[in-house]
This record gives sequence, structure tokens and C-alpha cells, in this order.
Amino acid sequence: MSECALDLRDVRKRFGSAEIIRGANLQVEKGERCAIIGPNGAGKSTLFNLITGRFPASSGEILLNGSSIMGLKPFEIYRRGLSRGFQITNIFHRLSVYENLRCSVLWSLGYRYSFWQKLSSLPDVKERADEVLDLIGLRDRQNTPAGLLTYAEQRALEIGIAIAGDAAVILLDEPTAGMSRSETDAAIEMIRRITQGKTLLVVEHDMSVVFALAEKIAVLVFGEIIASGSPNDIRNNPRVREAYLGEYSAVDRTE
Ligand SMILES: Nc1ncnc2c1ncn2[C@@H]1O[C@H](COP(=O)(O)OP(=O)(O)OP(=O)(O)O)[C@@H](O)[C@H]1O
Repeated sequence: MSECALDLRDVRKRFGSAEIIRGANLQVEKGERCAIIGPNGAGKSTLFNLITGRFPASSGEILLNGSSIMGLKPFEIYRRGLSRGFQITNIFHRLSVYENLRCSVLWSLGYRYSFWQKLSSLPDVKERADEVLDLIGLRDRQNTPAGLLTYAEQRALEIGIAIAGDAAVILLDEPTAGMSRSETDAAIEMIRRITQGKTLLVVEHDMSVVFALAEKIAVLVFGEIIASGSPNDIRNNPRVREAYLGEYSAVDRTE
């Protein structure tokens, strides 16, 4: 078996007396695209918050590329190569698409304390911002203020900001939520493109997106990963069918 990009071992999280994550175990291999599915309130966002260091886990172990990231701050985990896409909230609406990407590249390359430097003297910044612009398919919109983009374009920009630093492990939370079918199809293509050779962990409710993107699916129910495996394994897993039947029937409709 190849080395794990992410390895969660018996991870638990309590809020007061409520245990929300109850011994989650998950291994995501390098270069694998893994989707986490599960009913509302199962703990998917909480799990993301634990992996990115936003909340400390109550116990267990989280390894990134074989090293523990327990107790690290979000920016320290980011520096170790894990980046999370946020939903629009970290876009500067008055800056153009290109300027948003350039800010993110500047920060990720460690230039955040040298904004007074002439940007033309930083060719690596320009090169990476240009590269990301093409990857997310917003070249035609590069001079448009981010606030004037369509919703789907803003989601693409948000993903661009997440990948600007060239992180090897990318976390995306419902990247196609609120999109039309054609926007969703375009987003799936874009996510495939940007995650080529990288590791992806995605939370997604839309099973057609899950099946189009994921090589591995992990099913989270009441804070526990009750099954993980290939899409076929998950489809045929009786425990998954039993625990997740209401929403799981959507899987059958994609067959
Ligand atoms: N900071 C917090 N304090 C207390 N309880 C919390 C906190 N964050 C989340 N929870 C609780 O943890 C449970 C899981 O929430 P979470 O948002 O992780 O689920 P989810 O699977 O992402 O749900 P959804 O699919 O609806 O987004 C919920 O019952 C929620 O109320």
C-alpha cells in the first residue's frame, strides 16, 4: 500500500458533553480522491475543522504525510501542504479575479510582509497566478471584480485561492452546492483538472458528483466512519444501505 496523505486514527471530538466525532478512522492515499458522505449533522464539517486545525480534536491522531498535525494551528497545517477551500467568504469582492489570486499566491509564497515590493519584481508570483487562472478557467474574467462574478465563477475562484499555494492535499466542502447541472458538470471537470496528481478530500451531498469524482467514498454516520471503500463497495455495503437509506437511494438513481 502506498503512503497515506491523510491518516485519521480513532479521532474524537466533544463539544461539552456531546461527542460529535466518535472514533473516526480514515486513510486517504497520496493522489487519491476521497468523498465523505453522510446525513445532515453526521459531523462532516466538524471532521474537516479537526483536520484543518480549526478545532482541536479531543483525542486520537491525525497524520499528514506520515507526521502528526495534532495541536498545530491552521496556518501551520497549510504550510505543511494541506489547503481548504472556503465558500466564497475569503474572496475580496472589490479586487479583480487576478488580484485575488495574486494575493493568495503572495501569501502562500511567504511574501506577506513585503507588499511594498514591486509586483513586477516577483516573476514567480505572476507565473503561479497565471497558471491558477488557467486551471480554474477564469482567464476571460481576470480583470472583473470578484463581486461581479456569477455564483459558479466565485466558487471556482474560491477553489483557485485554495490551490494557489500548490498544496498537495486539498479539502473542499460541497464545491458544487447551489449550482445548476451544467455548472456542476463544469465544476467537476475543473476539480478533476486541478487535483491531477494531488490528494482530494471532498464533502459532498450530490451523489452524481461523488461518483464522478471519487475513487474512495467514506460514509460518516453519527460521528463514525461506518464504511470506506471504492464506489462499488459502498454501493453494495448493507450497513451503509441500512444506516443511510433515505439519502442513499439517490445512489441507485445514478446507476
Ligand atoms: N462548535 C460547536 N459546538 C457545539 N456543537 C457543534 C459545534 N459544531 C458542530 N456542532 C454539532 O455537531 C453536529 C455535527 O455538525 P456538522 O456541521 O459537523 O455536521 P455535518 O455532517 O457537516 O452536517 P451538514 O451535512 O448538515 O452540513 C451537529 O449536531 C452540530 O450541532
